[in-house]
Amino acid sequence: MVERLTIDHVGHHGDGVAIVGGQSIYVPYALPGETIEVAPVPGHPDRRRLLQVDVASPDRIAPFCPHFAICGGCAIQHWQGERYRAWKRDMVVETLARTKLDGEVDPLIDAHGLGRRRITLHARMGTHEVLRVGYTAAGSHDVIPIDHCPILDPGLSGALDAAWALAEPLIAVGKPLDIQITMTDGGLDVDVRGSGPLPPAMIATLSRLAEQHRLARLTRHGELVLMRTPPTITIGSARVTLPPGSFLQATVAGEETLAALVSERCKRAKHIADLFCGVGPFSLRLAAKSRVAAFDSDAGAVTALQKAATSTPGLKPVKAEARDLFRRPLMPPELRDYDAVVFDPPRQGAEVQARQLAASKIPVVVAVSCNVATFARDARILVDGGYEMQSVTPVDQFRHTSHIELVAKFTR
Ligand SMILES: C[S@@+](CC[C@H](N)C(=O)[O-])C[C@H]1O[C@@H](n2cnc3c(N)ncnc32)[C@H](O)[C@@H]1O
Repeated sequence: MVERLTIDHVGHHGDGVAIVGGQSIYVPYALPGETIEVAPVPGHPDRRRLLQVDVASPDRIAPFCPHFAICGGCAIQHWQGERYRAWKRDMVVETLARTKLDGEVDPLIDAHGLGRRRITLHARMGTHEVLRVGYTAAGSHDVIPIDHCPILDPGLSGALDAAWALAEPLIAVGKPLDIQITMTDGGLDVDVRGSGPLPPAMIATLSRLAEQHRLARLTRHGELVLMRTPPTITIGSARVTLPPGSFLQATVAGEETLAALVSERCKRAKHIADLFCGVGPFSLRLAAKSRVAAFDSDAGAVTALQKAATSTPGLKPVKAEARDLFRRPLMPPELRDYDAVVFDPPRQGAEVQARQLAASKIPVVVAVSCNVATFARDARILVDGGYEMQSVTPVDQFRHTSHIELVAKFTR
């Protein structure tokens, strides 16, 4: 059954939203003001599939990737840049207003830079025993075969070829694979997950492929298969050898932008705690001027950060510790040691740690977030504890998606 709808606005996941009888109906790839024809999506009464745009928005543009709207990687390539950027910033403004948080929201900073420096590809055996290597389809677990992705940093060139080549022999083991590929100073760093125990002949095949594709390192479930060159990244004046699978900001420009905003907001602090520090994109830059204590639950990341800090001349002391901050947040007596705290939790936010920060006397707290909803919850806790939210800067690292990062400063 074909239905006609008019789109009211774009929702927080990038879908067009039509209001029908007071209910929101979500239509991917539709834009505000458009009149469209849609079909039902079985099992999803509030969703529709776009069949045809009858009256197009003047802001509609042609997507630049042939896989767009099939591949689930990008939600938005069909919207004029200024409108898209305003929508991203407005998501932050609206979420803060809903949580009754006052504070100026700065203009959105674009941080796509040269593109994504890490991808995770999926390899599956499709029908008729045909191998598929690519991203999952929009709204399903089907793998869309990909041989080209225009949003990648040129430093990832060769990544798709390497993934196809590694998947070919491995898929014979019979399990679906996830292949994470990261651009490093030494070349591509590849970690393959999903295959079971491998016979020595298969390890030899993988090593040969790693040589052939000039990979910096190949690991399976984090275990070394072959290292040709250490997979390092440069952070400030330091070089960090990446542990397989540790968190990394999606683009080089994203990391540099977030780190610059963090450094600016802590510029007078002499001793800083960096909570949820990862491999140290903030710590290793902050340590140019301040002593830093860094905490993260990922022991590999913390060890890599400590090693990089210790072997970089000219940095102030950095002390990195593996600690689960959900179970064991830094408490007010420990927080007395610092004159600024930075916290950059995963998507679920840091509610437990925020409560302890709210009970502390730290003069400056800088929050970095990849989820505006959990940020708003944690910011509310800080404000209720007596902090004033001074600035919120949205950062667009995941261009073409609905994801948004932000950096905010709180003082007391
Ligand atoms: C958004 S990343 C930020 C990392 C780093 N600040 C960066 O910019 O690369 C979130 C970090 O939180 C860490 N993490 C996740 N759960 C944690 C927990 N319960 N306790 C401490 N760290 C945690 C992850 O290992 C990851 O490094």
